[in-house]
Amino acid sequence: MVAMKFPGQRKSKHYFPVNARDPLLQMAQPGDIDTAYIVGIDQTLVDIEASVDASFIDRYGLSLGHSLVIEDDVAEALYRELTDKKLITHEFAGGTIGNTLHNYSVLADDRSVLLGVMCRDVRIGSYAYRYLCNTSSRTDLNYLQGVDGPIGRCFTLISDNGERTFAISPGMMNQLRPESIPEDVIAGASALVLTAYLVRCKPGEPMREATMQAIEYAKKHNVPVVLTLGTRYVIADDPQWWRDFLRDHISIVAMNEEEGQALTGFADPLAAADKALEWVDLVLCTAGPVGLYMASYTEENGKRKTQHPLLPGVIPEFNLYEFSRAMRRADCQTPVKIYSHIAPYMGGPERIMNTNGAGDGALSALLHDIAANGYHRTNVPNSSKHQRIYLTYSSLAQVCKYANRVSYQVLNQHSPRLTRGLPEREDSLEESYWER
Ligand SMILES: Nc1ncnc2c1ncn2[C@@H]1O[C@H](COP(=O)(O)OP(=O)(O)OP(=O)(O)O)[C@@H](O)[C@H]1O
Ligand SMILES: O=c1[nH]cnc2c1ncn2[C@@H]1O[C@H](CO)[C@@H](O)[C@H]1O
Repeated sequence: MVAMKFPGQRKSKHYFPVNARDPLLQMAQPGDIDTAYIVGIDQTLVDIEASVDASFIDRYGLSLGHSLVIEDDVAEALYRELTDKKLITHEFAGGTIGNTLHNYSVLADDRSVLLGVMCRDVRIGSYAYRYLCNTSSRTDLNYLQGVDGPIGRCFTLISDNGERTFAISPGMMNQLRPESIPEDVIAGASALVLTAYLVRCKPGEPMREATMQAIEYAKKHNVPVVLTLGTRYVIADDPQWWRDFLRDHISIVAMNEEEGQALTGFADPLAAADKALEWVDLVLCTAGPVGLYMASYTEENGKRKTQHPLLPGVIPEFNLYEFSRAMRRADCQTPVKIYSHIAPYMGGPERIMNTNGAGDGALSALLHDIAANGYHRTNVPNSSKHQRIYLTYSSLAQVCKYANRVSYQVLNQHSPRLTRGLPEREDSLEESYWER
């Protein structure tokens, strides 16, 4: 068994001394090493990207910046117009969670498990075929449920101003049944990852029940459930329903500042992240050119002061304890809230290819840190790192740094799926940070 790649070998300034390699981990025999992985559910989709003008969005009854589900006849007309006018520029495997798991597997060089549907008979060259070809070989697709019909298509329509509108032609993507959720796979995972899009299906489609089944297994086995919020419109449809959903089922929420506002009413990403801590244990809130915020809990006795300058915000000096590791509130005796922020890596790319998936990239970095913690805990249970039950391997400040680095990598390429991991020479994120 090969050991998973740890999230950056951040030797310098790594708050928790992992100098050299963990000697206990080195002593373990190869066969002894238990692996850690992430499991997720997605609507299996290919992204069909095209550049269109504003009238196109109107003509098909779409709404700018929104992700809307369209009927088959609309999808056929839309697809025909895109093909006739040769407007399609790219076709990729997509889906928020598919992207996130793929990126996790590329970063960790380790296993993730994708649950969803796949055509039982895959024709070479079909969309299903392309989906499979464009997914990391480290993403385990053995648990997909076969269907007799097409996977979904996500028309990703880019307007002149760079705004992106999704039109979803669902095909069979919502046909995942509760029986297709393997309890043992959920039980053994470091986290279960879901998207708000999963509950958006027609009456009679089983995806929502399948999702609830997975949540039930995760709760039973104490596996943290992670939710990424999709787009602000999905949340704005019924914010109170989502707040209750978070409170009842979710440990970790990932959102951008618009989704954060729809959820909490606060436009300020720090205020939104703070508010969301009422319902969940850990928040990742990306904020485009402002960078990203994280918020969580830690044990009062174990909190660690930052060595970075203290930052102003709606919560003054909010980053005071950002060198602490995140914990679930229920695992703290005396919980204290911790917050961190980071500006875009190196100020952001010189030229942004495409912001599609930058937020999902940040989430895959967070998942990598969480899985690394699970991996370390199983293999070195007596390590001082596990005297308390932490959620993350690294401090909040380090996770922010890593998440931001991965977003930058996604912004620098066209597809939301990473084609390769971070450069090997990034032994220390610190150095590469200032090299430019
Ligand atoms: N214009 C920008 N300049 C610099 N960095 C950016 C810019 N836009 C995004 N980023 C970086 O990418 C991260 C995520 O971006 P953003 O908040 O746009 O995600 P998102 O809206 O969730 O994206 P998606 O939904 O497509 O995954 C930010 O935290 C930041 O690090
Ligand atoms: O309804 C949906 N379900 C699942 N994924 C979606 C949906 N709409 C858009 N995306 C996905 O979001 C990614 C960028 O974050 C895109 O790759 C797109 O496939």
